Amino acid sequence: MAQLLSSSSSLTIFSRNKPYLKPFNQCSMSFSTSAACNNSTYPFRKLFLQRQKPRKSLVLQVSAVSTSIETPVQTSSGEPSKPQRVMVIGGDGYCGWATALHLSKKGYEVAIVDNLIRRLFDHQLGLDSLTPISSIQNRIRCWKSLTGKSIELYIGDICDFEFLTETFKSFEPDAVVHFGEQRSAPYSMIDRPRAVFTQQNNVIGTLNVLFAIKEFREQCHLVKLGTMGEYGTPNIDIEEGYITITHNGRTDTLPYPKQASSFYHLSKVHDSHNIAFTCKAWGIRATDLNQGVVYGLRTDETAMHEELCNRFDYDGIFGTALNRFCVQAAVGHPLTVYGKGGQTRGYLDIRDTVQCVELAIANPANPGEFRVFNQFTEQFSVNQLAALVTKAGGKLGLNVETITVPNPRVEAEEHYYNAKHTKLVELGLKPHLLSDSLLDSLLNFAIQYKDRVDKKQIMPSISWRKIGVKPKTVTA
Ligand SMILES: O=c1ccn([C@@H]2O[C@H](COP(=O)(O)OP(=O)(O)O[C@H]3O[C@H](CS(=O)(=O)O)[C@@H](O)[C@H](O)[C@H]3O)[C@@H](O)[C@H]2O)c(=O)[nH]1
Repeated sequence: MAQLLSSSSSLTIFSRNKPYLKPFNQCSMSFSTSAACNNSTYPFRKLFLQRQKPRKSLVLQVSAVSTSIETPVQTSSGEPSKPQRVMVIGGDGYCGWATALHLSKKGYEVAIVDNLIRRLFDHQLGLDSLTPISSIQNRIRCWKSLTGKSIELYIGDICDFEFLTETFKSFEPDAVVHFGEQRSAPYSMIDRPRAVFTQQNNVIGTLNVLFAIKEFREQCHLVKLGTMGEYGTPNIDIEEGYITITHNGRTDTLPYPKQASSFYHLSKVHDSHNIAFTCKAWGIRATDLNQGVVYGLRTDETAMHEELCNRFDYDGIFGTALNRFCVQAAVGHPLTVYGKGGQTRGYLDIRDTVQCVELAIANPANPGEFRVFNQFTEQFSVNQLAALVTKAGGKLGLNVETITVPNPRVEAEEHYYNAKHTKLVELGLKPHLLSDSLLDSLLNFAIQYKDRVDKKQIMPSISWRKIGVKPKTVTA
């Protein structure tokens, strides 16, 4: 059922009377079970169905470049241990691709599971990464040829439990890193179909992963990408997952209150609740990484070859604040500060994302434990980011201006923000703090690729208040 591509020696596609490209097939299955999505407006799975005809199973031979190197994995205590098998769901995306390579380099046996829908969103919305990116198959072949290390590839949708079952049985993961979600807040606020898709895809996908662990790999550690946005912006300090409260003379440690502010962020809240429950009920071991806003392009591994280059989003839907500001500065577009610009969030370099995930895997949660880490290294307001980019741009001879854009979101624009983030540091995280040199290199990348920038994609076009039930068509 699952499609498996191992760059080591052969490309094997399993199929039992089903279409060989799983997403096209599974969509008809998961689609038909959902009244919410089962209509002609559904933006993506319908497209799958139109495109792919069933094929028989197929095995292709791909020449092996070199043999795999068995590198012992170093735990944080420095003890070598048997290489763990890590399944990276969403391993073709911005954080997932960098993480898959990093773990492979560190000696883990890695499999990427991905339905490639992120690439489809770009096609449907007329967007593109600032950087040219290779197909996932070429990325993996390139990695193999450079390092001798194999990464297995399973193309399919984790919302299809049959597909997920096959991947679990075939790969037998010791840890699952789950990045495989629709991760854009604006995307989830485009229209009703995208809001429904985001929550269905994210919540059901995670639920399926939990069931797969329970059924097939009960010792497997789930490392789930959550978001700092689950907490919102409360007027008190944000703790790491839990808060001890004394109420009417009694004291308890409880999940920290959640106040998410988009259908996307809410999907992560729902995931957290489902994971917490299954840790209690079934003894699942899980770590929820409440990640802040990620910036940056290169990691040691993605910088090794242009075919390994990561994606870099700058548009109003998938681009995030600092990455967007660097591209805006490079092309002479004023920096787009939404509203008053006092919105403060936790930020981290993508090199720290990969480090944090590795630390979580190397130091797993105990059976039944639902562990929450706040994964960011520094806090900035949007105004502070704009000031930093203006200064760094000035040093490169760019004349950077800032405009105030009416805020398309519903969010506090001036607020208290103080979030704890000590647990990953205690495990050994060595943060790459935002520096002049990093901003310099990000701006230089943006300048290098500035001919690829579509300026029409820069201004925000999605309004939290104007979201409607009708599917929004994005015209060219
Ligand atoms: O051109 C822009 C873009 C953003 N913002 C503001 O910057 C803040 C952050 O927005 P963002 O688009 O950089 O990040 P966000 O939508 O929160 O989502 C991103 O960061 C989240 C972490 S966090 O923000 O929830 O901590 C992740 O979960 C998401 O997957 C990722 O897309 C918001 O207040 C937004 O209004 C601007 O002022 N101007």
